[in-house]
Amino acid sequence: MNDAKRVIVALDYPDQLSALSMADQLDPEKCRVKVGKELFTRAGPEVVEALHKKGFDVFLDLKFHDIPNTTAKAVRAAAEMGVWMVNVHASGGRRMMEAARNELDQVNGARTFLIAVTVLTSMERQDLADIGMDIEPLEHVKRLALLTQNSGLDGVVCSAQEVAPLRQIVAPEFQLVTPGIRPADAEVGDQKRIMTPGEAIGAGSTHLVIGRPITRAALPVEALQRIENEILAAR
Ligand SMILES: O=C(O)c1cc(=O)[nH]c(=O)n1[C@@H]1O[C@H](COP(=O)(O)O)[C@@H](O)[C@H]1O
Repeated sequence: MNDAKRVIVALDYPDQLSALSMADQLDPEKCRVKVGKELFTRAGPEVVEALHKKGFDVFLDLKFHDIPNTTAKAVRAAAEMGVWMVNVHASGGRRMMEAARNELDQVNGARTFLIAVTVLTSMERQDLADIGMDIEPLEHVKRLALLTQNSGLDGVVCSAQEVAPLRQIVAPEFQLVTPGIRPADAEVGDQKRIMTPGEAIGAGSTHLVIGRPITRAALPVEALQRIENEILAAR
């Protein structure tokens, strides 16, 4: 994997101004950015457009999970905005993912990556049991990753802990995008299935999604630089 931009900074802010002032401290040649539910619900497509104008690749993380037609049309809207990556929940099932794939393929000139969330990195075995699933997260992640690949998508979101076992069963070009990244000295917060940046790269993660360890750091740019150094050392 020779993509130099392995870090995707999660711009989880309550308003466009805060997100853009963080983005202004970042170099679009060195990292990508993610717009998620909080920021998009408040700021809408305008913030995506502003980030594109600044030269950033944008991962629009709205985790669509709905009936096939609704999800497909939402994915089309994202692709027409020109985002670099968009995601759905794999648990929406094969027909939902295939409909999204087909719709995306009809968007003229769209080069948007379409990936699916497997098991949220904030969940552990007990959380799956609570929703009626008596299964280890890893086993469910494997099942959903294969379903995602067979539905024609470009990759999955999973924890870096699952990357090594997944690499043995998916195609080499299948993207494994991993949130739940925590440098050794960072606060864990609500994440459960975590790994350090160096471990995640060593395991074969395609991209690392990192929010609070950068955005809540006293010196975000320095925090990102330390993470980039750790990644370089692990490659
Ligand atoms: O799809 C995602 O990006 C995602 C999936 C997942 O399983 N876990 C997860 O944390 N995320 C997102 O990744 C980011 C992680 O942020 P931090 O925990 O602050 O590093 C958040 O914006 C989450 O919405």
